[in-house]
Amino acid sequence: MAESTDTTPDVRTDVPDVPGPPEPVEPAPAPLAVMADDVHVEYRVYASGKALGPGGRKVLQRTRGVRTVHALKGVTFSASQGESVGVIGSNGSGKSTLMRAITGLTPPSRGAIYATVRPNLLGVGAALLGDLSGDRNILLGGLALGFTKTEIEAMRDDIVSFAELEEFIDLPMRTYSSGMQQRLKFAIAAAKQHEILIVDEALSVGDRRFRERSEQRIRDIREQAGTIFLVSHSMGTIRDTCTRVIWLEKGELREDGEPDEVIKAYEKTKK
Ligand SMILES: Nc1ncnc2c1ncn2[C@@H]1O[C@H](COP(=O)(O)OP(=O)(O)OP(=O)(O)O)[C@@H](O)[C@H]1O
Repeated sequence: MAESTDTTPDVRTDVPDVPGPPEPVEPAPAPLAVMADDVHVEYRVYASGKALGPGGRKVLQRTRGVRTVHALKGVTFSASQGESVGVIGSNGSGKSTLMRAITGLTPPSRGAIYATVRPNLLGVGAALLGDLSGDRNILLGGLALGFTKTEIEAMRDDIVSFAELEEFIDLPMRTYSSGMQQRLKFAIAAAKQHEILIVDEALSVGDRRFRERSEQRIRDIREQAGTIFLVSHSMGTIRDTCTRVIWLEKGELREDGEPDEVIKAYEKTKK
C-alpha cells in the first residue's frame, strides 16, 4: 500500500474563539448637577455723583438716574456630581453674582440655570441674629437651610464641636469674634451632606487649623458625590480642594479647566 502523501496538518475546527484583550470601556460620565446656559445678570442701580464716562473716557461725568451694571455676560458651563469647582477672578468679576444665580437668589436677566436639586449657599449669615445665642442661631440657620427641627437637634452637638464653641454657645452671637462667627456659620452649613454646596469666601477667615478642617470637610462632601462651588481669592485653598477651576473676568468666562493651568494663566495676568 502506498504511503499517504497528504502533509496537511490536522486542523481542529471546534476550537472556541479565544477572547482578545478586553475593549477599553469608557467610564460612564458622572451625572450633571448644574448647568448654566448663556447666563446674563444685569443689576439696575440708582446712580448719583460722578464717574468715568462710557468706554473708559478719562473724563468725570455727572451721573444721575438708573444705571445698569452688566455683571454676567453670557456665562455657560456645566458641573457634574462629585466635582469641586473653584471660582476665581478679580474683584467685581461676577463670582458672587454667578453663585447667587446658581442658588436662585438672583434670577438671570437672560439665559437659564438648571440644577438637579436646589443648591445651598454656604453663607447663612443673613439668617443669623447677633442678639441670639449661638445655640438659637444653630436652630435659625438650620431652618433657613431647609432642615427640620429634629434634624437640627440631631446635628447640634457636631456643629458645636466642629465650630469649637462649646464654652460660648450659650452667649449672644454679637459677643463672638468675626472668626468665631464665621466658624459657626461654616459649621451650620456644612453639618449635613449637601448635593450642591456653594461656599463663597467662607474659608478666608478663621485660623489655619480651622481652615484645614473646613477644607477637609469640603473634600468629604465632594467624595460623597456632592458638587461644590468654592469662591476664593486664596489660590492655595483652590488648589487643595478643587478638581476644576472656572475663571471669570468682567462678567465673562475666561477659562475653565485643570486647576493648575487656569491658576497659572490667572496669576500671569496679575503680575
Ligand atoms: N446688588 C447689587 N446691585 C448692583 N450692582 C451689583 C450688586 N452686586 C454686585 N454688583 C455689581 O456686579 C459686579 C459683579 O459683582 P460681584 O460681587 O459678583 O463680583 P465678585 O467677583 O464676587 O467680586 P469680589 O471678588 O470683590 O467679591 C460688580 O460690578 C458689582 O458692582
